[in-house]
Amino acid sequence: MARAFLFVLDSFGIGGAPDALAYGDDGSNTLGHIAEFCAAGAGDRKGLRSGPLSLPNMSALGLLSIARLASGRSPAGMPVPQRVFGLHGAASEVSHGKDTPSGHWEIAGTPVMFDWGYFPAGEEAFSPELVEAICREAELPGILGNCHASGTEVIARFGEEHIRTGKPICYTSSDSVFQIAAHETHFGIERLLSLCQIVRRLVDPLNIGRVIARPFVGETTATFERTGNRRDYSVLPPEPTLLDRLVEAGRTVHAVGKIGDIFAHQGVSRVIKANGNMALMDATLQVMDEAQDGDLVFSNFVDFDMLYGHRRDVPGYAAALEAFDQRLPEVHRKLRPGDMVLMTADHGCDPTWRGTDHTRERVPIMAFGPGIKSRMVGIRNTYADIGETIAAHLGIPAGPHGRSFL
Ligand SMILES: O=P(O)(O)O[C@H]1O[C@H](CO)[C@@H](O)[C@H]1O
Ligand SMILES: [Mn+2]
Ligand SMILES: [Mn+2]
Repeated sequence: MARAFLFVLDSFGIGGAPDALAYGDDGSNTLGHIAEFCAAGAGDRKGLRSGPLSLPNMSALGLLSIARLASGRSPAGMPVPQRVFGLHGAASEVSHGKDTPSGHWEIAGTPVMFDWGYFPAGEEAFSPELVEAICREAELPGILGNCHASGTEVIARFGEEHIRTGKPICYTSSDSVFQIAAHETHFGIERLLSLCQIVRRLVDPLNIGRVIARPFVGETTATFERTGNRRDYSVLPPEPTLLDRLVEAGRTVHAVGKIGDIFAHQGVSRVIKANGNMALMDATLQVMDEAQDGDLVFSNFVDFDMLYGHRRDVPGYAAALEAFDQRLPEVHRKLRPGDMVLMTADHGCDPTWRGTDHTRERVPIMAFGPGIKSRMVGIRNTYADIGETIAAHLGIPAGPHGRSFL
């Protein structure tokens, strides 16, 4: 029997989404712009990396051809490999949101065809009624922030006042999120998690996708730092996903990183947490030894998005891609007959784009394994084709959305 390994490189878009204009993202291209900046010397950072973007393993898996197919442009400065291995293509998203849950659920065969609730970008993001209810139920003296913000900037701005007053920092983005930053010890991590659960219940009627705890440490603006204890409280996916279907069929779903939280723990047999892409890769490699025939290992590599895409950090994103690419031979060495590794992304987050939000883009599909033939599968109309491909590979019945490309 077969095993499947699904890796989401969070936010690794390749441009070309047909509906990008409607999101204000026409021309955004995470891979394309990183490559362009690196080729022009604008991806250099002393002690970190320099020169053109170098992804030899992903290039050998077809990344450059699918980037050209998806966006009409070849990534600048990246040498074209002599031969391409594995199955490769690109996919457009049909879900309305360019957020992480929409992307992951659609990858797992369940597009999100309703509109999430969003908080307005004006003066106050959260209504006085909602703030009043939160303060009453959680016994808080008030909240700080109450705006659209980048998480690191909002902590720099309000962190010291938060420590002084005990008021949590509440903010949102163009995603359907209510985020709460609070100090791990001054406010307390358990108290932050209970607060998130209260807020989760209060924003349910507003159709908000996630309430997210963003704990941080440090004593001053200059030293504040977010920790790995982030916790997402998501609503349930609208229909059973590939994960539910696998568990129903008696299979084990190993969720590495934030996959468990993203799926609200539905269809997740086992959660393996790790902090940072390299630790997530180490954890994934270990689970590759443990997974049984018929299992799915589903890993999310969050640094691309959280540390570099949202922070609009081109050298950081480039270095993270290069470090990830260097680990792929280790993945390859773990493979057994019948295994398939499939790499993709959930949305874009172009580090050269305006603002700090995600960008609507197509995503890459790169699959390899001992029995996987080299083939171009073109541009798929929905990420759900990825989930259906994994369903077909693992031998469970097809779902209602998407088509396997095997
Ligand atoms: O700026 P930070 O706090 O990283 O927030 C980002 O993380 C959120 C959830 O992934 C996104 O909606 C985006 O706003
Ligand atoms: Mn994401
Ligand atoms: Mn993000």
